[in-house]
Amino acid sequence: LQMSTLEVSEEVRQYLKTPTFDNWQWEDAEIMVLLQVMYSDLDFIATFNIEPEVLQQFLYEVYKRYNNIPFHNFKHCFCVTQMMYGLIWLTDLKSKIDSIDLLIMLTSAVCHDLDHTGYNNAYQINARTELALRYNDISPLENHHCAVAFEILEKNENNIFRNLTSEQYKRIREGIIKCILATDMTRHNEILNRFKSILPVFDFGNKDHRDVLMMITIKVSDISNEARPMDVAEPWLDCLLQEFYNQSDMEKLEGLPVTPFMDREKVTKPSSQTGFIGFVLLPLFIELANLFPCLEQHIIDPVKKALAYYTEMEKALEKEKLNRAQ
Ligand SMILES: COc1ccc(NC(=O)[C@H](C)Nc2nc3c(cnn3-c3ccccc3C)c(=O)[nH]2)cc1
Ligand SMILES: [Zn+2]
Repeated sequence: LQMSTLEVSEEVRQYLKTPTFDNWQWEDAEIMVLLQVMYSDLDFIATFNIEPEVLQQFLYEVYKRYNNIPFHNFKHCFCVTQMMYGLIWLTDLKSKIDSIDLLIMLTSAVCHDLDHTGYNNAYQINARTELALRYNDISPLENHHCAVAFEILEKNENNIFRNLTSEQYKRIREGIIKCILATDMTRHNEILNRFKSILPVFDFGNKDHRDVLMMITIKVSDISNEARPMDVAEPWLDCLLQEFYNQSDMEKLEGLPVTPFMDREKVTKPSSQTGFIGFVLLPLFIELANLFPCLEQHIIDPVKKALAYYTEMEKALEKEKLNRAQ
C-alpha cells in the first residue's frame, strides 16, 4: 500500500498534529510518508530548500538504522516525532522561535534512538560494552544515537541540510547534539531543575532559555506514551516491559546488577507506571504546561486519567493478593 505526500488527506494532516494520533493503525511505509508531511507542513522543505528525494532518502536510511526490538524501534521514533510535531502546533512554537530551532527539534526526535540495541546505559556500563568503552560511560547510548545520525547526514544523498550555509549547519549540529544527549534519563533532574529555575523569567529571546526548552520538549515527547489514549499507550507499556525483561534476563545470565524496575520477578505493570507517572511524568509535564497553559487539557488530563487507571489496577491486584493469601 503505497502513499505519496500528495495523497494524505487534509483530515489526516490535522489528526497528525494531535497527541491522540494512533501509530498502531499505520504501516511503516505510510509512517515514512507522514514524516515527510511533517517536514512539509512546517514549511521546512521551502524554508531550508530541502529536496523531497533527499528527505525521502534520509528517512529511509534512518528507518534502516532502527533495530527490530520491542520498544526502541522505528515506531517509537515516529511516536516521539509525532508528539514533538503535535507540541509544536499546540504551543504555537512557530510564532515564538526560529524555524531552524523547530527543524532541530523535529530532526532530533527522528534520530534520537538510532541503532538502540534494547539494553540501556546501566547495562552498557556494567557489561563494559564497546559503546561504554568508546564514550567513557558518559551517556554511551545517546552519544551513539547522535553519532549515527551524523554518519547518515555525512552522505550527500541523505543530507537534508546540504543546501544550508555552513553557519546554519553548525547551529543545527550543535542543537541536535544538545537535544539527543538530553534524552538520557539519568540527566532528568538536572535538566528539569534548570527549566524550573528559568521559568519565572523565561525569555524566548534568550538562547540559553530556548536551548533548555528544546531539551525539555524532546524529553516530554520521548516519555509521553501515557499522554495518549489508553488503547494506544497500553501496548507501548507491554513493549517496554518486554525490552526491560530481555535486559534483566541477560543481566541475570551474565551475573550483572539487575535494575529493580526491569526485573520480571519484581515488576507489575501498575507498579511501574504509578511511580513513573506520579514522580517523573506529571512533574515534567506540569512544568512545560506552566509555560504553555493550553497543554493542560491536551497532555496533563490524559496522564492524570492514566495514573488513576493504574492506581485502580494496583489496588485490585493488592486485594486479589490479599484474598489469595487468606
Ligand atoms: C530517572 O530515570 C528513570 C526513571 C523511570 C524509568 N522508568 C520507569 O519508571 C518505568 C519502567 N516506567 C516507564 N518508563 C518509561 C515510560 C515511557 N518511557 N519510559 C522509559 C523508557 C526507557 C528509559 C527510560 C524511560 C523513562 C513509561 O511509560 N513507563 C526509567 C528511568
Ligand atoms: Zn526514545
